[in-house]
Amino acid sequence: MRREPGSVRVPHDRTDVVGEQTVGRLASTYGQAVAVHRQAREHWARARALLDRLTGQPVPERTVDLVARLGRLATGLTAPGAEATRPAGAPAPVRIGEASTADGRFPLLLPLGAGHHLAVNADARDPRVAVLLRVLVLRLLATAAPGAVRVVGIDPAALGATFLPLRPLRDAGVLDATATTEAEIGALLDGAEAHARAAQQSGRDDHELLLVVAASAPGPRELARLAAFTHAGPAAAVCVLLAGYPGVSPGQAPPPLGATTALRLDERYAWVGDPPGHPFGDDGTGLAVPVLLDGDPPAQAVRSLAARLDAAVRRDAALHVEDLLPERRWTESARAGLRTVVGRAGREPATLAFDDATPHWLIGGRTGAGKTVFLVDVLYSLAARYSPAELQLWLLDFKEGVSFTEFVPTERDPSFLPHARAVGVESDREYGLAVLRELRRELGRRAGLLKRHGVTKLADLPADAATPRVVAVIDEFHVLLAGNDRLAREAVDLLEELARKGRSYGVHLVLASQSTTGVEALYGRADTLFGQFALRVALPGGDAVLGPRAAGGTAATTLGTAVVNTAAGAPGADLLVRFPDAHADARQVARLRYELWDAAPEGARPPTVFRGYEPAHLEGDPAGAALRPGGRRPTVLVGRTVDVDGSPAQFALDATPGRHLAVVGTSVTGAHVLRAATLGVARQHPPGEAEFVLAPLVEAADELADDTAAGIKAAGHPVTVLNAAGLRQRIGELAAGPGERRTYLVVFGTDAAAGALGRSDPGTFRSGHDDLRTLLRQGPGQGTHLLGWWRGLRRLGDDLGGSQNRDDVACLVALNVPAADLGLHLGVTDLAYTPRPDRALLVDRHAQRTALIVPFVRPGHRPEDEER
Ligand SMILES: Nc1ncnc2c1ncn2[C@@H]1O[C@H](COP(=O)(O)OP(=O)(O)OP(=O)(O)O)[C@@H](O)[C@H]1O
Repeated sequence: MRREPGSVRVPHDRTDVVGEQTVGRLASTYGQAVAVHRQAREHWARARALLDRLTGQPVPERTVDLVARLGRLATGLTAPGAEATRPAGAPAPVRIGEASTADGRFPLLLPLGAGHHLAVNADARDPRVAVLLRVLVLRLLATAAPGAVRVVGIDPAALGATFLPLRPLRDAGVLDATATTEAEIGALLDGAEAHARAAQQSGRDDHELLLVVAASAPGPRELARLAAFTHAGPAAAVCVLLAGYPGVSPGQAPPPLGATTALRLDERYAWVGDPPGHPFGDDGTGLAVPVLLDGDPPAQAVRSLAARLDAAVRRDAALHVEDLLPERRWTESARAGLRTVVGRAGREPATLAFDDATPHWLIGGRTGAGKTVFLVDVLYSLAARYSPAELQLWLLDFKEGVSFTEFVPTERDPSFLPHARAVGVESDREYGLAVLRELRRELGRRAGLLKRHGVTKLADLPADAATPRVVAVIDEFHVLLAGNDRLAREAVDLLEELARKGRSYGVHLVLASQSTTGVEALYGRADTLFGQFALRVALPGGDAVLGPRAAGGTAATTLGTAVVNTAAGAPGADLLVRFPDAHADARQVARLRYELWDAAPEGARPPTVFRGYEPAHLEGDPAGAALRPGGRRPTVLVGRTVDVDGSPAQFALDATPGRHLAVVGTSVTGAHVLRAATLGVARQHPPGEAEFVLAPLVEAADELADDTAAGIKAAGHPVTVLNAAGLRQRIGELAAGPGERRTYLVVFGTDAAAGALGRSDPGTFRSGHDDLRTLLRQGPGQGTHLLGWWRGLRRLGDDLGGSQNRDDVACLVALNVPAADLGLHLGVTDLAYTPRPDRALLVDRHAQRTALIVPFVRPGHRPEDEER
């Protein structure tokens, strides 16, 4: 070891009391001392020159002055605010104690961060090491800007005791829970590696620094991973403090460390090795003087630092939707994929992509965990980057609420997101299926397009054939797959196909749910489906999307945070992301929506919207408004189909036998449907061209029948109102031959005419049912149609005269009729229909078509309020 000049003493001459030998030994010792002294003077000379350069002032000759000067320099380097003058990317000088020379002491600073690390030979079970680590953590935090350093601790030997006095830093969110078990340490290293990758990719030298403090050495595998950080260079933004290194592990050499200052403790002192790149001397032996380590930071200092960081981090942490947006709108190309900022990982923007590597996203989180807010953040952030020519959105929500309402025009707010093609709010499962079918058709169209251009990927299309990428979001998708019925199975098939082919065709899926496991329709298929969803987002309570995990894995626990994993949940690819609360930023968000709406190309159409809670009315319905005289044949309009475009639910009253309408079910909605159907037909005839024969046979429909009569009269057509007996007679007349003009028999409560129809005519011996069946077959050819409301299927079957006559009324609107009975009536085995208020099944037997519809009711009527 080298000697400090001040520590070398020249012995007194004592030749009078010692013999020859002793004199010789002394002479040689003296000689050595002089040599060392000379060497030391050279060191000093170099140190002085260095100090001279550093301070720009002449360096004093006397070592006492020099020591004092070193002290002042160190104090200056570590003073509050000094970090501001440090060049970016330079390590922080952190004080560990005082170097002790015969001429005094000076503070000893070691470089940490920016690729510089530290190892101590003892672990934190030696109290001096525990103190040293706490001192280093605290000083490094104190010299860095708030939020610039995050600390994680490893302590398998002392089970985290080392970090207990730093508890206030944990509460301030600067220090994570200490990892003590193998699984926890593994997860911590996974996170650190993800941090390093993100930092390296960011290419910035002021990336948040992750301080990994190992208070005791972990097992060999983990130690090797820790050691790897010391070789990773400054770009990884990780700093390792490793205690208990190299340790004694028989038969196994410890992994070598790079860029690390080694500290060795003996009984009293610490001896400091050469810092990487800046040796104390050129013999590689480190600092020649011992160092007295500083004492434990006072609890008050820890508390006040924590309070300062907490306040600053909170201030900095306030994240807004604006922070996700690009400087300029609509400047990015979606050709190779979509990339967008979704929040922050540490202080860094967190960017996620829809591309070849992560074509689809799976999002999990318990109710209230912020799924909707996260999705809304993502959608605005995407919509601000990509123009509607680059990006099209399909948004589907199955829960009660207002998730995507803000993207569609309303009476109060006409703005909309011009990228939105279709939006479903409180969607029915059938609507979901319709959307998936439409998306599959879109895949087909794209496949054709790619084929025509001889390419296999969207990205390879020529510019003039470019087509927007589609992002289809399905919130609460487990509702779509609920149960294990035909609908759920078809939905899974479609999702699988979309996920598989979507990657090449630029169709990306985002599935969000509170429960991604235990979905019955996915049994045995979840892996195939979710295997395509490389990007996982786990909000609080949504860890299941990350797959089975060892305890201690990263988890999002606070609202506004999510663990993002771009490798289908594989350990080591987790990133903890904070995202803003789009609901809290409602004004900002509305401003952005208006801005994008304004920028939309001329004539941009608003999205088609399905609002599951909204009843349908003939009044105000575009298809209803389009009805006018002069068509080839009248159509019966009974509601809106539950499909992507909300297309009209209608069928033609042509001359084919059986072109009649039967509305079936006890629900009084039946009378409403009949009213709308009749008024719609009346609009398609010039005044006086058709006659309407109304039979209000049940009290529940009287008022609606009156209303219908008034409407027909207003359209200029004659109206006859009959009771059951009159109806029976009229049916007899019409069965015998056509009326003077087109005739519509409109019967409210046809089942109530059963008695009258059952009676036979004394002259012809024909029953009313015989006449009815004749009329059903021959009437359409003669311009006569029956529009009736039956309150039960059995009565309808009886009136038709058995299942062989099913086709005599080809058009059915089934309301609250059990699916099994309906299936039986129609001769269909697995009819998928769940009766519910405000929905009906439209069946056109001739076209063999069924569709779920929202039936027309008179404005003001709410089917869900009906007494059942
Ligand atoms: N980043 C955030 N910061 C603060 N609060 C948030 C954040 N994200 C969401 N919240 C709040 O959490 C609440 C629930 O959010 P959100 O509606 O998105 O949850 P959800 O998971 O969709 O719930 P649900 O499934 O019940 O609809 C909201 O009140 C919202 O303001």
